[in-house]
Amino acid sequence: MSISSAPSADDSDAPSVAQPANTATNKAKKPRPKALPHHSEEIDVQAMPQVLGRLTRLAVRYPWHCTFAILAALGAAVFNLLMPLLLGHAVDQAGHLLVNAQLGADVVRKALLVTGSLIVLVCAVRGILTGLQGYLGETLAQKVGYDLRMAFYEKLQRLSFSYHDKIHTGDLIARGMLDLEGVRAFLEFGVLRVITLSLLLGVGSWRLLSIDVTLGLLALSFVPFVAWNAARTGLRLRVSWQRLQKMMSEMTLNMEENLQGVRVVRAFTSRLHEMAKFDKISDVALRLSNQRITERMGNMSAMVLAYYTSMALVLWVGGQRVASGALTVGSLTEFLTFITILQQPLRQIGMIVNASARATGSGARLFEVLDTDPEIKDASQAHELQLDQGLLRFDSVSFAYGHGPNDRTILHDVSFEVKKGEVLGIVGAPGSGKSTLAHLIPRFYEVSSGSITIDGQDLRSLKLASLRSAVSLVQQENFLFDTAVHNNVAYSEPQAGEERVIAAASVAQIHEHVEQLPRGYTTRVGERGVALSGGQRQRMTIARGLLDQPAILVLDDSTAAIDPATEQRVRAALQSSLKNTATIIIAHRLSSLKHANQIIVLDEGRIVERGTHAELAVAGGRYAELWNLQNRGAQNDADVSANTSVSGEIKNNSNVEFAS
Ligand SMILES: Nc1ncnc2c1ncn2[C@@H]1O[C@H](COP(=O)(O)OP(=O)(O)OP(=O)(O)O)[C@@H](O)[C@H]1O
Repeated sequence: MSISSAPSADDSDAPSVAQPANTATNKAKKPRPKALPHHSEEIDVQAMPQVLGRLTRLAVRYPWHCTFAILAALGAAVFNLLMPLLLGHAVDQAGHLLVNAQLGADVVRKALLVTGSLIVLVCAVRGILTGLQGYLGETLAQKVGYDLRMAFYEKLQRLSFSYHDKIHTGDLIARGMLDLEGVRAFLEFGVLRVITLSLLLGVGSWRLLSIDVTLGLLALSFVPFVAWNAARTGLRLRVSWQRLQKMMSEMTLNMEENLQGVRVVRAFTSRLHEMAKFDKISDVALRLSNQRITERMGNMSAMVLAYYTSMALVLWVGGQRVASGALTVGSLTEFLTFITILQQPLRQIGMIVNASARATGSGARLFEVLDTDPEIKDASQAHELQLDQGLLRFDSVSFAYGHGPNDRTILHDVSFEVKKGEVLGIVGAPGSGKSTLAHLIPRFYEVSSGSITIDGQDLRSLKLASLRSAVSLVQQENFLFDTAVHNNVAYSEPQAGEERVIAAASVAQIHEHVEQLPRGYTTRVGERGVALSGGQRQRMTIARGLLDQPAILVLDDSTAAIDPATEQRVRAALQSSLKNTATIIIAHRLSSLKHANQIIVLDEGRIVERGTHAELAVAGGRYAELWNLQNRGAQNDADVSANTSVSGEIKNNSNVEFAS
């Protein structure tokens, strides 16, 4: 269910559950984005009506639920107001009966029993209504929270990579978890408590002032102070909470980094350094927490003092009135009971202010994501891809990641073609734009100028889902989900049968290894595939990319961690199984590209050489230079390891690569 931006059938931008994009992993390589300030230390009072109004409108989408919750809140407040009235009445009644002793013990007992029973009844109804109000308030907040969470998650699936490049992942997670909780808390406590408090205060004040103006004013004298103090403390606690939250985020980040880099930490015996880093943040968090406790306790003491002062004043002045006969004991009891009833919701003003301020910030951050339109989405006239020759064509493509004047152009005037059954090799120094080029094919980013077509159809005119199911991109960073091998390979099509999964795994030369795993294809691969070696992970992601027999397959340096002999077998299997696929292989190891129909050499985003391996190897250019270096390196390695068999996976090609 969507809140602000329902997904239309034609604007999906990222893999959806129903139709996952056929990419091995969608994590683009990018410079680490700066963390956006998650919790600003200012409370945006101006935005409050707009954000809280929008949140309330989300709740109103459940009209019956809202109506019953409000009715329960009103009912609970009314029955709460009856309590002082009844108690006062009971006291007066008892006094009256004591004075008129001739009425007899039975009559006295009966009259008191009736009033007592009424008090019990009112208490019971009040309890039921309060419980109902709590239940309805909480379930309503949960429903809205669910809607927002799903809308937020759905939007995350569709937002373009350019958006993800700009925003820190931790920040997005915090919005989806903490901010959502902030909004939910407001809907649960805020609105209904305001209703209850207004009614209690309005009707109660009128009643007390109508009995005795002076005594009424004395009884209510603690109200402004407590309300002001609660609101002020609520705001202060909000600000200190934001700071604490920031510290918590830093601690989480620190811990996450520490755990992810646990091997580096141990290898460099940096335990003490890491402890000191964590202690520094932890210490600030501790001091902030202590400050908050002091603030809360100070505020509570001041409010209790004000409340008892009011009570003492009412007792003193009221007592004199009772003594002079101007006021009954029952009315005095009514005053005192009302003060007692009012103090609790009044103290909650702090909570309401706090919840409203938190919901304003949290809601604004959530809506900011929900209102963001994905940069890349289906055009209004988008159509399904019609495949014929599977001819992929780059025509004078230039690309920059940003649109500003300072954004560097990464690809310049790149043109090439590759069609089904053919292999195009791409080589170039690190940072020359190879992966960037690969990311343009499934349209993760939009070209800045020029065009990319498949069988003459511009990518921008195609439905994204249809384009992405025709393109398989096996990325450099091989990401695996913490689930069974089968599920990882069949990620693009969860219903795929065992034969198809085995066929893909066999081409990727991982089938034999999977069979040796304790539970075969149902073995879990662990977090990010930790239970596998680098080369096994790579072959697993290749298998995932092959499952659908894609029209276009892009292997972005995805055999770098595989030993040359296994790579040779993968290549041979690919050649025979991908007769209807246009394959693009990005590689640093030039021997991987010997069989390519065409190789292009990229240098700072420009094609500087192109031809077959045989042509380029003797052309005397950069390719030839590198080929000679790699050959020499391989020869040296062979000499050193003569008579020594090198088996298993290797982490890095020992051959020489393009220097940056
Ligand atoms: N998301 C991004 N936002 C901004 N700049 C980026 C992003 N991704 C890559 N770049 C920049 O684009 C340039 C080309 O990067 P790219 O990853 O395409 O190079 P590459 O040739 O694939 O390198 P390698 O061989 O190391 O994988 C680099 O300067 C890089 O910093």
